Amino acid sequence: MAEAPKRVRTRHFARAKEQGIKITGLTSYDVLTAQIFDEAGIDFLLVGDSAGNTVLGYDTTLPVTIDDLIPLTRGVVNGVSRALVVADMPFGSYETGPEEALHTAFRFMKETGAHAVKLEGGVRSAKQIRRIVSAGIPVMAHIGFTPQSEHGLGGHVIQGRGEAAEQLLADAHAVEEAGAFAVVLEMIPAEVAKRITAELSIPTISVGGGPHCDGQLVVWTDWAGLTGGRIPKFVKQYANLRQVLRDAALAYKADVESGAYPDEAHSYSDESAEQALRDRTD
Ligand SMILES: Nc1nc(=O)c2c([nH]1)NC[C@@H]1CN(c3ccc(C(=O)N[C@@H](CCC(=O)O)C(=O)O)cc3)CN21
Ligand SMILES: CC(C)C(=O)C(=O)O
Ligand SMILES: [Mg+2]
Repeated sequence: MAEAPKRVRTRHFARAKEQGIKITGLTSYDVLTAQIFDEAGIDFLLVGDSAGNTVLGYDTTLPVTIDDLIPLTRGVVNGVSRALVVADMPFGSYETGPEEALHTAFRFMKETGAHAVKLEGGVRSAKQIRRIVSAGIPVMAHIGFTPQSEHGLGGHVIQGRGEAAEQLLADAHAVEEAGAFAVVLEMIPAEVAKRITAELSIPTISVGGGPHCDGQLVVWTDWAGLTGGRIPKFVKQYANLRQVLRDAALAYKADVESGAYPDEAHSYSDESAEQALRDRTD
């Protein structure tokens, strides 16, 4: 029997940073992609509230609820044997304080089997991070462009340019100090991400944060060419699934309409029924 792969733990993140081995992450929202990315050796899968865009068809992540994400997260957990699964805490599920944050984290840990949670915000979320970590739950932090505050930030704006770099450094230090095991840096200048990566002892995970971070994370539907419409500049295309699936649907429709599908090889037969039918018509 094949030996089960060694699970990625949060310790792996710290070791990877020490050894200069890059950490790889993708989002996932279902068991099928979780299995595929796990088999490919992706270190962690984030069940992002980006599901609001990629699965549910909203324009922003703001309407996404805990109850939307729990079944998706469970599906991803069911698909992995090695990757670490991170549950993204949605807008309105942790901001009022540490107790609300811990309650939400408990729900994800108990109801999904995820291995860690993620929440947005630096200094402003430090108390929440500290409380969740104190209950033994690993927390991935997320600073820079935080999509749940996109209205407050004035849209999809690159963060940490010029003077704002100092605030970003303060946010990075605050989440490390609060006990986060890693921090996502979203849409910030590469130079600033490089400085944060050098100053922190916990690994930095880039989402549009340039090449100097300790790891990278992308929304998988963007990366695989499945997302319709605009995708962020920092995303490189690794596949064109939209075209692959459209071509498959077109070929299927043509075959059904022409009668080419289903043929004998894709149908069932019952010879005794055929015989009975023949007997009756004889
Ligand atoms: N499909 C998807 N991909 C994501 O990366 C993503 C989501 N959804 N939902 C949640 C947040 C929102 N994010 C976004 C959304 C838009 C841009 C964007 O349009 N960026 C522009 C620059 C800003 C502008 O000029 O509008 C870009 O071209 O990079 C970036 C990140 C990242 N996250
Ligand atoms: C873009 C990443 C960091 C995220 O939070 C998500 O996918 O929801
Ligand atoms: Mg998110």
